[in-house]
Amino acid sequence: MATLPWDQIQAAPKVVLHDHLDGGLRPATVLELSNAIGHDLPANDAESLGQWFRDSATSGSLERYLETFVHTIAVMQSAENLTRVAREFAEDLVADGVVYAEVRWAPENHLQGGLSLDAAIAAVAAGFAEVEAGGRIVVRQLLTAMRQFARAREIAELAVFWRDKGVAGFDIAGPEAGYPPTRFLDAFDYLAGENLRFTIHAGEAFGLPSIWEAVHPCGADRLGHGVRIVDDITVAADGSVELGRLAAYVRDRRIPLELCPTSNVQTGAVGSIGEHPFGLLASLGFRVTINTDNRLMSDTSMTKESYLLAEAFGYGWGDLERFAVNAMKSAFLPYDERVELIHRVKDGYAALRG
Ligand SMILES: O=c1[nH]cnc2c1ncn2[C@@H]1O[C@H](CO)[C@@H](O)[C@H]1O
Ligand SMILES: [Zn+2]
Repeated sequence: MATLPWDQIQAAPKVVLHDHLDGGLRPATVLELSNAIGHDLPANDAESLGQWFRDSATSGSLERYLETFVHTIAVMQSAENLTRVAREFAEDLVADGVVYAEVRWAPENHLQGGLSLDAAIAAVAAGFAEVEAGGRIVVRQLLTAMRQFARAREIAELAVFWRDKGVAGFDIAGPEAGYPPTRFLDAFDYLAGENLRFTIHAGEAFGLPSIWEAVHPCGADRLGHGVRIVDDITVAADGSVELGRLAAYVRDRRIPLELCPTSNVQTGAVGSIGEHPFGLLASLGFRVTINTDNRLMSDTSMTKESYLLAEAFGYGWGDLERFAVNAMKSAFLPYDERVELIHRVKDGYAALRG
């Protein structure tokens, strides 16, 4: 079967649940804002800078991948810059055909210029609201706490305070090995008490124990990546498949997997797109979703991730529609708003099929 055409994939309504604000700046904006504040960059023109991010992030290690974020976080320390970055981020999503996005970022990384946590969140909300007013996209924030620091409870409280005002949930991110999510049980218990949903980066750089902790003691509603759940799946030589108890639990509970193919190849979690467990997990009926993780570091977009997966696994419109509907079903948006967007997605694919 021929691969779906790029421009039609771009036009198709797409949903992204895992996309970092500080991982999706335009190279030209990083340059301009760095020049204005005197921050030194490893390259002096937009093209070389974009290339530097991509090359540096392709390190085979999550820790080294994360080092590149110093240059984006450096220019996101004022309300004005945060609003601009958020606005451009949402504009780029619209151009990419995204109709619903949950955008995560860690407010605690944006206080070096004297902003309060609240002021930083308000600045991002303002940028998204400007683009949402155009009526082509719905964008919500997920507030992330960094696993190597100790502010998760405070950030969780902010997520609850800002719910219904642009924030839809909570996340933890950062280096996975050595920082188990159970360090933040008080934050997760608090969120459960407040009935606010959350996702946890787990099963990316570390395997099954990390996923088990995220799902059980922590109670994550979704898994950020979760790709290593394949470690609990055995495919025999004759093609028969056996699921371990944890993999079966994740599938039975319909726990959404926020899969980010290109990012996984860069950090060494997966060898290549063709070898990505996305294909196996999708065929076994896991609730898989397509995500970008960091569009700048991975030089990617929802169109590109979808195109690459379609090329690798022979997906057609019905598959891409299913992945988008999976994502919309898994969104931390209230049910009625979610249903409306599911209809919008389905209508979009119906129109594409003609
Ligand atoms: O794939 C990832 N795994 C773990 N942490 C990540 C990933 N991508 C980005 N961040 C971390 O999340 C912070 C807030 O957006 C970023 O600053 C980065 O450190
Ligand atoms: Zn991520």
